[in-house]
Amino acid sequence: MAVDKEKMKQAVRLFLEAIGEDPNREGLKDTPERVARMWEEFDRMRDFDFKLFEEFGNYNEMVLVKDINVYSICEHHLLPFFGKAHIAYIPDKIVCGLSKLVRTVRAFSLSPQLQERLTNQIADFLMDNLKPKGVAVVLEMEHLCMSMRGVMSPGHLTVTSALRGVFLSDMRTREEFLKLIRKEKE
Ligand SMILES: Nc1nc2c(ncn2[C@@H]2O[C@H](COP(=O)(O)OP(=O)(O)OP(=O)(O)O)[C@@H](O)[C@H]2O)c(=O)[nH]1
Ligand SMILES: [Zn+2]
Repeated sequence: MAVDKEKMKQAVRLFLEAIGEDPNREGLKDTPERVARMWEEFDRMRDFDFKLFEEFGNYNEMVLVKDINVYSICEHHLLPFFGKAHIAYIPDKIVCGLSKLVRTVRAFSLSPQLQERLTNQIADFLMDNLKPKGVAVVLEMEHLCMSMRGVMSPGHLTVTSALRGVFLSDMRTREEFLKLIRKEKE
């Protein structure tokens, strides 16, 4: 759904008034417009062409992209949560360009989200579109709603995972994935 720019501008103006700011002051007067444009930018990133390659030389082993930067927005407080995603899949006849894994993360992260839902959505989207033998997604994120407010406890990483197909049914595949994503931290 496209962003209702006028509604967004009114809402941001009201929000600024509600916290006691003057929305007409120099630094804030263009802020409603800027926030609306930002959400339009997010909206555009949700839509991309998930091209598949069918001719790729019969590669049937794990494809893993580690350390994808993720920026999302927690649906409880509308504060960012951010960190890294590690995504692996085992192809079955088709592969995608590696950038598409990063675009998939972006497409689902730029909405009010829960880390658990984001993790599942990425995994399910890749299962549906790549029809692979399996998908594994791990997200390691810091939530600003836990760091700069509320419990005020910065520096934690919340880790979530979504395993599909052979990553669930085959312990060796799962262990290989876990070993590969662990390696970078040693
Ligand atoms: N499961 C889950 N919880 C989250 C996520 N992002 C934030 N939270 C938590 O959601 C909860 C929302 O808490 P509530 O108790 O409804 O609201 P609150 O009183 O503002 O919570 P506090 O943060 O404890 O002050 C908090 O415990 C957050 O840490 C997420 O992605 N997944
Ligand atoms: Zn929150």
